[in-house]
Parts: sequence; C-alpha cells; structure tokens
Amino acid sequence: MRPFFGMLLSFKFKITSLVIALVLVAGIGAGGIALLIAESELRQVIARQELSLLTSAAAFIDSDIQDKRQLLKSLTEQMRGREVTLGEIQELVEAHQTLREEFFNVSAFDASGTLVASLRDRNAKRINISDRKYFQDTLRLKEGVISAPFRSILSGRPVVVLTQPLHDGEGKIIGVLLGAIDLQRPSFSAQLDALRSNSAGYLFIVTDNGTTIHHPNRSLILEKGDDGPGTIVEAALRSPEGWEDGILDDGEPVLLVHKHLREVDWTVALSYPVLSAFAPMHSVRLRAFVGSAILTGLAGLFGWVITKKLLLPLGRLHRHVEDISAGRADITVFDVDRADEFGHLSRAFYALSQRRERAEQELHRLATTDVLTGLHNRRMFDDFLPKALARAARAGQQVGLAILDIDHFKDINDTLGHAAGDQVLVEFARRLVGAVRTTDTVARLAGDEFVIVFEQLATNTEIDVLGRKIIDAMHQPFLGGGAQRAVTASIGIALTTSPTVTVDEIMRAADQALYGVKAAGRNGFAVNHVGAERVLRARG
Ligand SMILES: Nc1nc2c(ncn2[C@@H]2O[C@H](COP(=O)(O)OP(=O)(O)OP(=O)(O)O)[C@@H](O)[C@H]2O)c(=O)[nH]1
Repeated sequence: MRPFFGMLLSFKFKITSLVIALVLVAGIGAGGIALLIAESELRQVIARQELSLLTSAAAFIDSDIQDKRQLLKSLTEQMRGREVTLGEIQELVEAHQTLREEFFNVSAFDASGTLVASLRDRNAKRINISDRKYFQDTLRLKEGVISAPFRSILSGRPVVVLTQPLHDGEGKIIGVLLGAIDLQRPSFSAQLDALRSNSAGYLFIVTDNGTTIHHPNRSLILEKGDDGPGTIVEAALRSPEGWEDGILDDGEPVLLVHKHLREVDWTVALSYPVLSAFAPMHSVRLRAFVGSAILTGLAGLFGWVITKKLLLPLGRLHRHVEDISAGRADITVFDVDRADEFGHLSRAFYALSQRRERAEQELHRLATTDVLTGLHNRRMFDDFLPKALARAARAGQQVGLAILDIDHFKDINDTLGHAAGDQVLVEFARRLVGAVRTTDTVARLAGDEFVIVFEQLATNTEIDVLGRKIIDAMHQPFLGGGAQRAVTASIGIALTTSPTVTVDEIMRAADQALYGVKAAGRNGFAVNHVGAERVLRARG
C-alpha cells in the first residue's frame, strides 16, 4: 500500500498526470471544437442540399400545377372560340385524352353551380356547388382559381380543384370548368415521394392554414396538422423558405427544410431526422473519442517513460548521496561535469559533501589530537593500539609499546611555571617524533606521559637502538620560561610476538619496565618481553 501511495506522490506520477491532463485538454478542446465546427458545417451543407432538392420539388409542383391550369385554360378558350354549349362539354372533355392523364376528374358546372358534365361519370349525380368558395371566387374574379383541399362529393376522394370560367361566344360566363387533382392518386403523390426515394426523411405539403395536402401517412391528408409553436407545421410556415434545426417530429429531432410554392398557397417541406442526418458525425465522434483515449494512454505512457528517463540522473544522485552517507562511496562519484540542472545539483552536493568531509576530518583530528603537542591523544591511542596488535598478529611481526614519563616534571612546573612546563612538553614531543621512525606512532596520554607504538620491528636489537635514540634526543637542555634546563625521561618498553597478547597485557608489561627504570634511578629505558614478567634491561 505504502509504495502505491509513494508512487502517487512521485514526481514521475505528477508529470505523467500533467501530460495526460494536457493531452486530454488539448484533445477535448481542439477535437471538440473541430467536431463542433464540422458538425455545424455538416448541418449547413445538409440543409443547403435538402433545400436545393426541395426547390426542385417545389419547381416541379409549381410547373405541374401551371401546366394543368394552362391545359384547362386552353380548353376553355377553345370552347369559347368554338362557342361550345354546356350540353356539348361532356363530349368535348371525353374526347380530350390529356385531361384523363392530368386530372383525376374534369367536370363542368353551369353558372348556377349545377353539374353539367363529368369526365369520370357522365351520369353522375347533378350536384350543385354554388356554395363552394372556389366556385364563387371563379365567378367573382372571372378567372381560374385553385381551391382549398376538400373531400369530393362525387368521388369521396381528397382533392384540390383548379377552375376556369366558361364563356359563351360573347364572353359572358356561362359556367365553370373544374379539374380535380386526387391528392392520393399515385400520379400526384408518387411523383413527390419519388423525389425522396433512397433518402432519409419525408416530404409533406401543407396549405397556408396548415391543412395537409401531401404526407406519406395518407390518413393525414385533408387533416389540419398541429401548428402550435415549435411544431413542424408552424416551422414550415414560419417563412417562405429556409431550414429549422432541432424541431421535434413525433418526438424525434429533425432538420426541417421548407419552401413556399409560387403557384399556390402551399408549402412543401422536408422532415429530415437529425440522428440519421448526422450518423456519419456520430461515427466520427466515436472514432475521435477512441482516438483521444488511445492518444491519452500513449501520452501517459510516453510521459511516464520520458520522465523516468529524464529523472535517471536524479535517481543516480539520490543513490550517490545514500552511498556516501553509508560510507560505501566517496564524493568523487558525483557527476559534476553535467551541464544541466542535475549537474548544478551534483556540484552543490559535491561542495556540500566536501565541506562536510573536511568538517568531519577536522572534528576527527581535534578528537584524536593532543591540543598542546599536536601528537595523537589518548582517545586515538586507545583506538589505535588494538588495531596495531591485530595487524602485527596477522603479519606475525613483533610489536613494541613504550611508555615514557618525564622525570620530575612536577619540579619544572613548580620552579619555572606551568607555561614553561608546557614549552617543555611541546619540545619533548617534537624530539620524540624526530627520534622514532615514520612507521612508529607517538601519542601523549596525559600530563608528562607519552606512548610510542613500534610496528614492523625487524630484530630485537632494533628496539635498543630506538630506546637509546630517544634518551639521546633529550640530552640537549630544554628551554622553558627563558631558562635552560636539563630534562630526562624514563622509558618502559614492552615487546611481544604473541598473536594473542591483549592491550592490558602489553600495557602492564610496559608499565612494569617503566617502574623498573624509575626504580633504577630514572633517565633510561628498559625492555620487557610480554609473558616473561621481568625487566630484561634497564639502561641510563
Ligand atoms: N605544564 C603542564 N603541567 C602538567 C600538564 N599536565 C599535567 N601537568 C603536571 O605534570 C606533573 C606530573 O607530575 P607527576 O606525574 O606527579 O610526577 P613527576 O613530577 O614527573 O615525577 P616522576 O614521574 O616520579 O618523575 C603534575 O604537577 C601535573 O600538574 C600540562 O599539560 N602542562
């Protein structure tokens, strides 16, 4: 659990998260904006395409109605020219083949509105349409009109009729010629439906008052659709032409494209389901989402790998600091030649470690050095002697320990003063170091007591030479408190080749030798072999 939380807090994790966040923001931001723009563009393109298609449909319907009106008009003009009577109209329309193709029925009514001829059924009931608005309008305007859609009394079919006034030879209106268009007849509706074949959505036509003229659901024809705010009928009639987005048709959002006809107060409209219209967009969105997810994952992985790689020097630096702290390496492991931030950090660590090392060395020196004489002190000696004994035991060599005591040093202090005593101690130490070999270790234990550890002694007699050399080194008078004074020392030396000798044993043996020298009148040295428990020589 802990390593997991540790990983969450790691710099690598933070950088990786940052990279992922940036990629996500960039992806969602740029991708989302691009998708929105693309979607908006697509809507415009689709809407324009559909409007252009609708314009063709509107032109087709306009021209169809115009053709039909023209046909009726030319027929009535023919009749007028030939002074056809109402009684002759039935024969005439039956003889006119084109009328059957263009109209569901063509009928004629006299000026009182009574049926006088019917193409579909010459024996049709003599109905009267004098109360119909289109009939009245035709007589009043003296020109053809297009009726509102209605259910025909003659056929029971939903129709609109085109009218033309009938004139006698003198131009007087004697009746009205009607061409009926069956709104459910394939010749009208199938042509419109054909315009939408292979495409999504459907075409419908409504009059200006919202009555349905054409609709794929034939049962709606002649019905007045809901034209409340936000309905497709209201949207279709809102302006002469254009498109509306997001209108609900039967609960489904649609793109509604509409165009008003020129010839008649009808609006032809297209309801285009948005979901299928933008189906390509959905797949683009899905692919963009998957792409973004993959990209984000890759970016995260990439961020992790790159950060890990970039932070390798930091890891190395961390290990180096740990190794140096644990004493497994020295400060030369720092890569101080790097030019980057890790180089700066390494150099800072190097300088810090160097200062710390120097401080440690100084501390160690102070802790192991006798302040007055500059020799090793007792602490150093206590640490050093066991190691020297072990070294000698390993090498099978003889080791010697000398304990030195300045004779009657108290007198020097008492007669010349403590400072003069110090001077003597310093000079004594200096001469001592000068008298022994570089391989020998000299220390001041306390007061006027000094020790020397002799390592790598070649012969037994070598120690005699060294003892004599020390005695001789002290022959010259010492300067203390401005006065010259003879200083002598007593030296007890212990020698051993035993690999099992202890610190106590060799110290005791040296003490014993010193005691012998002192007993013999001081100013000399004696050598005692450890285990022999006797002073072999005592010389002044
Ligand atoms: N000047 C000076 N005196 C010290 C220092 N440390 C100890 N002493 C003195 O050294 C003297 C040591 O004298 P002792 O060890 O008693 O004996 P001694 O006079 O040398 O006599 P023997 O050893 O028997 O010859 C004492 O008076 C201490 O006060 C020091 O650092 N400086």
